[in-house]
Amino acid sequence: MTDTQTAPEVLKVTNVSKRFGGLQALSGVGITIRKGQVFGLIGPNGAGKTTFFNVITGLYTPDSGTFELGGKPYQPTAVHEVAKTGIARTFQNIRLFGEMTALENVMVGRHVRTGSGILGAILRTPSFLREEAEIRDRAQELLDYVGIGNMSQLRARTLSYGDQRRLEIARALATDPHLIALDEPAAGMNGTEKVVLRELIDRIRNDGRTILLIEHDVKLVMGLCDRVTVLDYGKQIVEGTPAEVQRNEQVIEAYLGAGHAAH
Ligand SMILES: Nc1ncnc2c1ncn2[C@@H]1O[C@H](COP(=O)(O)OP(=O)(O)OP(=O)(O)O)[C@@H](O)[C@H]1O
Repeated sequence: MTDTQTAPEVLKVTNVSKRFGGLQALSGVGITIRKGQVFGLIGPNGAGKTTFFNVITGLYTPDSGTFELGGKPYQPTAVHEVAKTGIARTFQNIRLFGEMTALENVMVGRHVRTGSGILGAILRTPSFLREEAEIRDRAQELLDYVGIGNMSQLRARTLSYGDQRRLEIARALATDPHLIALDEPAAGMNGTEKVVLRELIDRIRNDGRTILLIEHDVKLVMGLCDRVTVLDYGKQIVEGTPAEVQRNEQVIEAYLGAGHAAH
């Protein structure tokens, strides 16, 4: 693992708070993710990880927080705006278009980056048709890249769970994101699928992308991440390298202490 702590900042989030009624789901959380890092966000159930993801990707409006992507401020006010800004994500509960083919699902992701617009699509202008062919080729390349190229014509809902997760990653990559945020990509995968997933995430990083990862599988997180931050009851209790985090007393307490269902 190379030292990435001096690489340029990709995402800088400061002082994010979010309350749901009487529940303080996030209190003053901040992270800085640098180019080429796999940055892990871990914590027990209900710690606030998904809420944090939802805030930075525009699904939830935070009560406070400042946000910078590639050194430029952004306001995560709407999901499609955030996607355009350059953050792509996958979901804990897979969100694919089940009746569309794998290829079409990835093509939808790619449309975020294209210019012909609706009028071009209706009139089927030469530039639209050219663009459509490019999108199709690129989508197929991405399916090959995540290892499901031979499934391009299958309906998304017919793919295995592991393959649907890989399809979600392909769709996220199709937007050419500065940051790809993966919400529990290994959930529901068996051991063999996890090994393949780990190789895929490693490859995505080695190809110059930056990754934010929520994951319950501690072994996967510790093996993959350059840095890890730990949330507990909406507060950040520690951040550091996997080795630093693993020996931190508060982390051990949060995962093993009374009242927590660690997994
Ligand atoms: N839309 C919402 N309305 C009300 N409460 C919510 C909402 N979303 C999350 N919460 C609450 O906020 C807290 C943090 O939840 P969150 O899903 O972010 O945790 P998590 O760390 O992702 O947990 P898990 O590991 O179980 O996915 C929980 O107590 C949860 O019940």
